[in-house]
Amino acid sequence: MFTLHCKPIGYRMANRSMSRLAQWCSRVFMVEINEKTEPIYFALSSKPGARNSELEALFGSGKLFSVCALCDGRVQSARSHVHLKTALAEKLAPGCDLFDTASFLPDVNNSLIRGFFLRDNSALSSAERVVTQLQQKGSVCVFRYTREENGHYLCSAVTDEPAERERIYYVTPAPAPQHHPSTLNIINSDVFYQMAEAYKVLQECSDVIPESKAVLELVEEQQLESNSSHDKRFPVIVIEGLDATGKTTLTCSLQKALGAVLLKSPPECLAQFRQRFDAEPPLIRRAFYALGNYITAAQIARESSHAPVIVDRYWHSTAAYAIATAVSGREENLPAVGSEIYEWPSDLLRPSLVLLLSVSPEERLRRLTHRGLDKTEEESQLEINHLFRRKVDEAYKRIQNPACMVVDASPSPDHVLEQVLCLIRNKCNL
Ligand SMILES: Nc1ncnc2c1ncn2[C@@H]1O[C@H](COP(=O)(O)OP(=O)(O)OP(=O)(O)O)[C@@H](O)[C@H]1O
Ligand SMILES: Nc1ccn([C@@H]2O[C@H](COP(=O)(O)O)[C@@H](O)[C@H]2O)c(=O)n1
Repeated sequence: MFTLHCKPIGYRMANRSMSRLAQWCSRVFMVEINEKTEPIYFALSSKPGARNSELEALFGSGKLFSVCALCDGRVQSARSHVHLKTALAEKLAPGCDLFDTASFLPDVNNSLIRGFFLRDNSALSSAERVVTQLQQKGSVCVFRYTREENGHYLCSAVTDEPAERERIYYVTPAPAPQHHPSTLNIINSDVFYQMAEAYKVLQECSDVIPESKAVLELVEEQQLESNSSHDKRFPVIVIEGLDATGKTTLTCSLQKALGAVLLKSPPECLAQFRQRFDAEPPLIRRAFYALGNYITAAQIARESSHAPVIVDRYWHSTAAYAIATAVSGREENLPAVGSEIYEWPSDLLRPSLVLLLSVSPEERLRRLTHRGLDKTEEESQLEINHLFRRKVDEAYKRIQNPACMVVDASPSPDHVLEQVLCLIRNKCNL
């Protein structure tokens, strides 16, 4: 389905002299029809396998292709994948279905490679022309699926190389793996556990995203200025929650009530870059937010030497949104409670207390509508995508060391403040 040239992060195909297609035979392929149904899994084999109804439904009609961007570096791969999706969505005629797909080594971290599956039932059979054009630009690898008269499905590479073109494999059903494939690449692609890892991503982007250099300079500056080694530190209280749960309202009130310093992540100094990085694929966007936490951490270290510090969003937000976006489908696909994915980064300053504001989806929507401000794309998704909101909420609650305490934020602002002050006094001796 994809070629050797598409190097997945941390994983390299072992034998480059083998046929390209043959090297995909150790992998399992996943096609995601929609967020609510289970993906369809299949493998490639030199022998025909059993037939099953799911494969029949997927392969049963139209012309079928899978496509993947071909790139060397992870930054280029991530960006090309997004460009490929845009190009396919723009060029494919009505009657073509475009599904997210991926191939992976079952339960092997970092083995996931993403692509797209096309099913063309359009009047003009436009998909073949579109994928061939994209391939001619030199950035895309295409596999074609056909049906034999006896009902077996076959996979072959769409290529100019005759030997490669003639190599054919059977499509056979594969069992669902223990861990959902979309969880395999989270570490250091969606969630970063050390500053150096996020830093490297922005370094790798600096040619294509010049703003990366400015962000890295700010990280350096803040690290130099930070003084995290003082003995006595005032409490550091983080307020977390989905959009419009009342974080801004509460953090401002807490600042006044406690005579505290109010900080946020991402910090003010990154505000000018946010839109730019929000438009980038997850690898780059998440690295940007991860670095934002380290800048905020340096500010916390300085400020907490002389006053309590309140922080509006911090690592819980970065990780929860990243995990919920990376993991496709339902909440059950999230990494299990206790997974290393939910562990706090070893080099990031830990707060004294993390409070997660919680309101019902209806109340949140009422507040959002009442406020009427622009929302980021991700926040708009929260509104329309119930599944995504549930995954963010659940991921927040699974994060460990420190875990968050859930606060019912549906009462009046004064009541919420009262409740939270009470918690802070109990937990932080303030
Ligand atoms: N306890 C509350 N009861 C009713 N309305 C509230 C309460 N707290 C905040 N609001 C209102 O809800 C809206 C969202 O609040 P706020 O801006 O504090 O949320 P937020 O979590 O900071 O959102 P964002 O993450 O988007 O910045 C505002 O209009 C605010 O006045
Ligand atoms: N520490 C943080 C803070 C935010 N994000 C990302 O930003 C979005 C929500 O921020 P708002 O300012 O709109 O409330 C959300 O999409 C998060 O992905 C983050 O990653 N880390």
